[in-house]
Amino acid sequence: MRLIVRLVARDLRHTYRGAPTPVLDGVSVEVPAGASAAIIGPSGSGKTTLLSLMGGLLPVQHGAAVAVDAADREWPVPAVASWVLQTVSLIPARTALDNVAIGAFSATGDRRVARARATSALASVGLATLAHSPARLLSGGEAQRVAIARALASGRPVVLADEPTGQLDAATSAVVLDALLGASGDRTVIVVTHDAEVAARCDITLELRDGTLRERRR
Ligand SMILES: Nc1ncnc2c1ncn2[C@@H]1O[C@H](COP(=O)(O)OP(=O)(O)OP(=O)(O)O)[C@@H](O)[C@H]1O
Repeated sequence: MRLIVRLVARDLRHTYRGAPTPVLDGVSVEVPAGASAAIIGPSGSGKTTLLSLMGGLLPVQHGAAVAVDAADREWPVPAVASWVLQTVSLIPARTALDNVAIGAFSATGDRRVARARATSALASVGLATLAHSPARLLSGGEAQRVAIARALASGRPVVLADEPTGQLDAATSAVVLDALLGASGDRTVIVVTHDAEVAARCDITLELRDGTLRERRR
């Protein structure tokens, strides 16, 4: 059975070394299993910091961030999450399919399963016809969709994305978002964004301001 998790942050506080005030000052939030949430807020408000704490990229100084399954078992988020970042890193000389299969191979250790999953993930982001193109020939939007397919093919139940449409024009952003949110299904997705259109497509908006979080649900 597929693992589905909700993401829970409890009273996260974070102060960077040498900073006079905390960037996060008691942030608690729960993103339900299968939901999408956008973290928004002014530049420097702590969006990436919050995502990094929730995803285990930064050590938690105070509070906790965990994934919780349907049986209320807690999982470390890095064990269940895959990342999509603004700057996509693909192996340029390898095909789109190979680049996606890497995510699935690291999760399954089985080459055939990895290629099958990669083929279906590429189709789900509308790139079936480019499966055998070398990554170096892809446009920015196509490369970002390959990165999303890689996250989906990993089979992990959480996708954490930091400004995934930051370098794309509006039309390409919409296609990338379709890939990220449309294919999400039973995945729990958190997206850091400056883009109001991206936030409007998510189930929950988490607005950071002055170290605290305000939540809006649709
Ligand atoms: N490693 C670090 N060391 C010290 N200060 C940091 C570090 N990383 C971030 N900061 C500071 O913490 C604050 C929040 O940064 P963060 O990147 O989380 O904000 P953000 O809302 O994602 O910003 P942006 O929208 O500009 O990307 C900023 O003032 C930033 O300068």
